[in-house]
Amino acid sequence: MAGTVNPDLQAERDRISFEQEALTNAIDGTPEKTEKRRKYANLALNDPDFDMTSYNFLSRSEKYGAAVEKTVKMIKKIGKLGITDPTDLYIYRSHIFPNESTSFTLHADMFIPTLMGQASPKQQSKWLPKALTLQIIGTYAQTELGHGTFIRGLETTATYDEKTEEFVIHSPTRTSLKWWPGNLGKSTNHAIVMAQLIVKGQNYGPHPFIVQIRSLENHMPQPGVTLGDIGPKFGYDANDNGFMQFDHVRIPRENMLMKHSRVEPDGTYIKAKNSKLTYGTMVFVRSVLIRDVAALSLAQCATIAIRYSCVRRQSEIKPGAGEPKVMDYRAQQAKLFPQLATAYAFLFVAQEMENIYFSVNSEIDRGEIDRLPELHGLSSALKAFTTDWAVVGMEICRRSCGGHGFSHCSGIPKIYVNALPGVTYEGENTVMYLQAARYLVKCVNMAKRGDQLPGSVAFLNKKPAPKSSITEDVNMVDLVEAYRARAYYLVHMASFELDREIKNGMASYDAWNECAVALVMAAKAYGHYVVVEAFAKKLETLTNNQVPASVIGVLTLLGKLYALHGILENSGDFMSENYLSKQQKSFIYNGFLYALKSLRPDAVGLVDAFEFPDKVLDSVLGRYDGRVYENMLEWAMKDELNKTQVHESYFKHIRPFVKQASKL
Ligand SMILES: CCCCCCCC/C=C\CCCCCCCCCCC/C=C/C(=O)SCCNC(=O)CCNC(=O)[C@H](O)C(C)(C)COP(=O)(O)OP(=O)(O)OC[C@H]1O[C@@H](n2cnc3c(N)ncnc32)[C@H](O)[C@@H]1OP(=O)(O)O
Ligand SMILES: Cc1cc2nc3c(=O)[nH]c(=O)nc-3n(C[C@H](O)[C@H](O)[C@H](O)COP(=O)(O)OP(=O)(O)OC[C@H]3O[C@@H](n4cnc5c(N)ncnc54)[C@H](O)[C@@H]3O)c2cc1C
Repeated sequence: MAGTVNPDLQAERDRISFEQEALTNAIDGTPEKTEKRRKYANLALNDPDFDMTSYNFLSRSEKYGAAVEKTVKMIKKIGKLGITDPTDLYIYRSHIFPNESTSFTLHADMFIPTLMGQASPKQQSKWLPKALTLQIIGTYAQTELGHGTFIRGLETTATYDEKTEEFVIHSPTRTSLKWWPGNLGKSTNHAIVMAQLIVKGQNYGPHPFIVQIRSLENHMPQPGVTLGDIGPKFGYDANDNGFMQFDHVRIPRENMLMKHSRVEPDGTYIKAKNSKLTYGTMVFVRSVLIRDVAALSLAQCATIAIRYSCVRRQSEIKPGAGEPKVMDYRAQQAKLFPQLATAYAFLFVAQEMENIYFSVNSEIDRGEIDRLPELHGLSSALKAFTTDWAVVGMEICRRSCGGHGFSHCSGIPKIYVNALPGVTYEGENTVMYLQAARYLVKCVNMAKRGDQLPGSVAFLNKKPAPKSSITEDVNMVDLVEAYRARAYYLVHMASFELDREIKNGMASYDAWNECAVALVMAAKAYGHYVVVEAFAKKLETLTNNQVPASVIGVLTLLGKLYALHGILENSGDFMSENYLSKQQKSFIYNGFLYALKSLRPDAVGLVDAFEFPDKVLDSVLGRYDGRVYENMLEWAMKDELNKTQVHESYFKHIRPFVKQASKL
């Protein structure tokens, strides 16, 4: 029956044990934030102008075209509606482009943030109004064919010509072609170009420059600029990731973004307080990705897989007793509930990262840069840790949907391929772990000197107890302490290995490479500890804010499940040096099973609380009404192959072949 909810799913909703609205508020941050999200989501969802052909049935070129059309419509609407706040804009946009790129994604997420973070006030007053009103549309062009990770190895040059007070932007080699920048291939007319600054023959390293790359009249490349799309990718179809080559393109001196460092007309170079301030946009995006790519993508996949698992019936538990919902198989719960708990954990740690980002950023704006290393270390570790686990979790959700998980009708492939590059862009994850480790090792040395370490690394100041105090009745405090101990020991171990190699005569750079395995393990353990601790802190805050006990109860179970699952998956770490005894390991295992069992009745409520609209999930399996089977055929019939009963290739190839074969 159309319009009614599948009774199997309704039964799940009828037995939820907690106050769902209060949980939704906790996920959003506050009731006011929930209200705001719903307001801007509904503005997008209820607008018939954005009801377009399903993304799944379009070719790449059609996807690109549809994205351009929708983007322009969206921009006009934003103007009409007067939406200006970045968060409101983001909510509105992500309900029009769920798990897709707009044609102006890089403009909004990197070009404008770079102008805000890297341009001087005078430059901002020139460029920002144009960028905000889309008179110019930009991208962030840093990566080259030959170098993405090693920014100091970029080959594009910006050579200062004092006579004309211009920079000459040039791509001296094939490997210096800019390669990958989003929306560069077809959409944008300006770019922030990261290039080696050369003044009076001296190279001052990579700096950002704003360059017009296409005509504002006919969109043709500017003289000296060669442009194109880099071709099909693993996903990200609607995004025209592009390439760009410069042949001695001249730009005015004022087009170097000069908030942190400057070149005076006479060629005098004034350096930044910290040269890494130039990398600020990356730190911003890394901080944002934790929520917007890692947490939300995983939460969406968990929603789909859990709802579907409550509709799907298969096999038997008790012989002859009928087919149960697949959600009732303990093995299915063991796959999906940790993903659900991880999504919650990542959402909570993202809230903490957001607070730290804004607080350090305002310090930086006041000229105080002391906390920049912590911001970089923490955002690098969390970006890598959360995107790594999110894509693993999404794949588990996909498999949990059986065969239908492989179909685009599940919605999971689209979410997955949109999130997947998050492990590579904005800093390849191994590289990011190593950046975090670099900071952690420094912190160990500072702690040894007696310095008090800040925020997320303060744990290195105090040696943990040699044995865990986990008991049969596992609690969050002991779990956090276990993660703290693991991070402490792994960071110290990596630091010890490094010191040992250096003492044995190895050059520090070789020692770093030799110890990379230990260093990556240390950074992962740090990220894991920060996430578990953030969950515990969130529980504390919610308790202090008198959030209903039912919500605290179910979230505590989820928090424990997240932490227990992580211990079971990494038990070698936790059991080394007998930190955790065999008996304690059995407490962990039992606690995990108990949490699975206890969470089962609330599984659907816990995913419903995310409030992902059907249009965002774009999933037949994860529909709110659970009417999966009624809609699968209708969905499949949209495929081009089903537009005709007999495909033209039959007449072209099969029929002549069969006719000929039958004559033999
Ligand atoms: C925050 C929450 C806000 C919420 C607001 C809501 C509003 C919503 C608005 C917008 C929503 C946006 C939604 C986002 C959706 C995402 C879509 C994004 C699309 C992304 C498309 C992709 C773009 C890209 O990929 S751009 C290219 C990115 N490239 C990279 O990341 C390259 C990686 N490489 C590097 O970063 C570096 O080269 C390096 C770190 C690997 C090494 O650098 P190097 O110069 O070699 O430095 P090194 O010698 O190793 O180190 C020297 C010292 O500098 C320190 N350091 C390095 N980097 C930094 C840094 N960034 N900051 C500070 N310090 C740094 C390093 O640790 C060393 O320190 P030491 O003390 O000497 O040891
Ligand atoms: C979808 C997508 C969108 C993108 N959008 C943009 C964009 O808009 N603008 C832009 O400028 N760029 C963009 N990029 C590029 C992206 O930022 C880079 O691909 C990324 O930073 C990784 O760099 P790389 O490709 O050079 O990888 P590489 O560095 O070549 O990595 C290859 C391997 O080498 C390893 N490795 C490299 N260095 C080290 C090291 N020091 N220690 C240990 N291991 C190492 C890595 O871990 C990895 O396993 C995008 C990429 C993708 C996939």
